[in-house]
Amino acid sequence: MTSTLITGISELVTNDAEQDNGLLGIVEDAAIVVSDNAIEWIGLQSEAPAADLHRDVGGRAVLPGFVDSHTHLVFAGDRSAEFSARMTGEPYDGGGIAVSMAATRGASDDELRSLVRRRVQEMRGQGTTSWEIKSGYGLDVDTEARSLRIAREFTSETTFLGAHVVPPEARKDRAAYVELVTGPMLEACAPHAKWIDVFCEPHSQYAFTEAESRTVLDAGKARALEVRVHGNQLGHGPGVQLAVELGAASVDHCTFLTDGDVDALAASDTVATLLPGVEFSTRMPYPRARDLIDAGATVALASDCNPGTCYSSSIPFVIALAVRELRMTPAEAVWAATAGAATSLRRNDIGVLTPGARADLAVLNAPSHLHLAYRPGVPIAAAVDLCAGEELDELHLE
Ligand SMILES: N=CN[C@@H](CCC(=O)O)C(=O)O
Ligand SMILES: [Zn+2]
Repeated sequence: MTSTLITGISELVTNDAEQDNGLLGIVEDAAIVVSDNAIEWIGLQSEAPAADLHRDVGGRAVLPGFVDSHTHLVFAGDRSAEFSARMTGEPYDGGGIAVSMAATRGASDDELRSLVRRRVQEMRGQGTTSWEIKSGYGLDVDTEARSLRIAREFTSETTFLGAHVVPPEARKDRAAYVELVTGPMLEACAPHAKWIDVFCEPHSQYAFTEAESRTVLDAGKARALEVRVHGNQLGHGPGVQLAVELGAASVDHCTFLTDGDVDALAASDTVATLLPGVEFSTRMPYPRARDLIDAGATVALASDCNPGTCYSSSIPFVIALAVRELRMTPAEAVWAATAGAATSLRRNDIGVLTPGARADLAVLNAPSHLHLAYRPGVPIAAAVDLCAGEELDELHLE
């Protein structure tokens, strides 16, 4: 097996508590040895062992590749006009999901596949190496199942979101739609999914009530799917408490939290996944990240890349928002977009750079992680497969 020694790392973010060097477990002037796509050795460059191959990153920072634990990449169509209307005051209510649904139902497998491929390439170009992908723009048995089959070609972290909204043709009989989701749709989708999710939101007439959400999530659990929840996005609601009660790995959005919600998250293993690109693109208030962190909750950051509330796949942008608007420190934001997001997917082989972990690397065109928030809008991060000979300059890194 060929081993590769990587040197010239001005700052290595390991997220390794054992490094005893702050939240990010930073090693300066570091080197790593990678073999068979796993980290074999980490330490000071001056102490690096020999290896078969050698790459030098020229004084750049290296981080665990970003883990984007919340995306909706399988969709067709365009909703830029909806975004534009929102910027002049139209509120977001989830109604536009039906527009994406119609376009997605009308797209062929190959069209959807190439849309997802393009979005995945876009994410890698900004430093993301792992991603979750949800269904949720099919909302019929066939399109939900093929959305998940296509998503599976790109990730093992696939999420069945048949309960995204009630589609227009089912609005006269919501109960029948919940039966479809928990019956034939779940049957067709479960083989292609690790997770089940629901848009639990009493403030949208299109989304699901607490009782409906519970029915959907219980059915998913009975099919051995693990639980995640879209909760508390548009107003205070039951999503967070339901997620905690059902032992969800993550409750995502958390835009409107009561003190009781913060306490419940802090006392649980449910990760609070914050998606500040959504607040940016919907003109909503930013979530209470400081209160969550100070209370001891585990916080993750993700993009929520989707055509309605945030058509951005950029984790560096999310990190900059988290620092500027959520008042997270740069270290907290980087941790949340790597180790925190990995925790929300119940994974310990990604989001960290420790011996045995996957060698998924993000390289910055900068000497430290601080530049992610310091240089917003600048393409300074990329996922680089150094062992496969990928060049830094091909990925817009000088
Ligand atoms: N809120 C629910 N679902 C997506 C948005 C879907 C859409 O509007 O297309 C979200 O996570 O924000
Ligand atoms: Zn979402």
